[in-house]
Amino acid sequence: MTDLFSAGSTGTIELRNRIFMAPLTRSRAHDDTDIPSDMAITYYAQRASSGLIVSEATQINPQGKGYIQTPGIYTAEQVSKWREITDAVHAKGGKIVLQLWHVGRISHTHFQPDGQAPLAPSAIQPDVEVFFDGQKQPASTPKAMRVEEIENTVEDYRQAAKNAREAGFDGVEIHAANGYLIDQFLRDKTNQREDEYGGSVQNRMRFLSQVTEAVLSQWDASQVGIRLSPIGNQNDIDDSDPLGTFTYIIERLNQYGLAYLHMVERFPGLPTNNKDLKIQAALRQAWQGFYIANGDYDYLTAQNAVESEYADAVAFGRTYIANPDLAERFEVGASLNEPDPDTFYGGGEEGYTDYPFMQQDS
Ligand SMILES: C=C(C(=O)O)c1ccccc1
Repeated sequence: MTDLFSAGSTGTIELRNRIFMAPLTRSRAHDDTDIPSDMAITYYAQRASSGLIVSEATQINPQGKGYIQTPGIYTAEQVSKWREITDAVHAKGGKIVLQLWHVGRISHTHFQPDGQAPLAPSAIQPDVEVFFDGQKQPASTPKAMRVEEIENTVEDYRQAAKNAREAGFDGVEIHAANGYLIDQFLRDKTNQREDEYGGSVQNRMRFLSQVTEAVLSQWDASQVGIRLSPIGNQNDIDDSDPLGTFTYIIERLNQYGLAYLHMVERFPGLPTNNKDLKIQAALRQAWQGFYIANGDYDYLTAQNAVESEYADAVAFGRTYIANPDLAERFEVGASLNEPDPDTFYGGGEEGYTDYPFMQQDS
């Protein structure tokens, strides 16, 4: 019977265990260049005993940025620093994939080249605040992307996927969750286009399909994963029929033979109602490949999810922030460090690379 400590593979990515590190935005990249910090080399290498590290969300182009100090994968200097990170993870026997990100409308003119409006499928301002210059501001009203801008963005995903290969990653994950650009195209609350990218779910999935095919021009499908959050309402996202929309999307995604589906099943501290649980269960059944479960799992619920074959792996977020040697701690039943929310975003080594390993506890 497979359990959390079983070796295996997702696609052609060999796994030492099923204890994955979820993508975690930490806002510690250099804000002027979007180059990861040198601290990130230590941070990711410390967590290399994970079966698979999914990097923090990484913008594919300058327009894809909506938060302070998040890294990019669109310049040679960014690629070079990510190469140092992947080399350090590989030197410790770890595996790491890059999460390809574009925030879409979850941004502000402050972050945009030449102070332009953020890009989105439709010009609908999100009911969210963004943070910069030490304060929160309402997100800007986005501009509806012209078809040419959509096509250019697809090309930027292709180039970013190519750059990720040059940076030494073991694969890439397409971020299609949590109310960011791709998710904004998928949902009818945020996509009110009347052209071939809007209206029917087939049309609303067109952008994701084109992005997926652009990424697959650079990577074998066995090295490409995707993240979805069908029942999530993060970043003011919503859809009138999440079950119908995501059943279609998942059934289409099955046809690509991707390495995995990484599902955001719930959000920290937010209750999941019975209707959402039923939708989640139906969508789990619709997916035919390797399934990574994510969302407030602990050791026992994660072990049960894998042993029962509900999930093939479980991704841990905040628990991995505080426990670089989480896999070893789970294996020996050691106590866990508590994460410090005050150091989740921004700052330096504190709360980033200074959480103790087990042997440091004794
Ligand atoms: C990339 C994120 C996501 O996927 O939710 C994110 C961004 C900022 C803070 C927390 C999470």
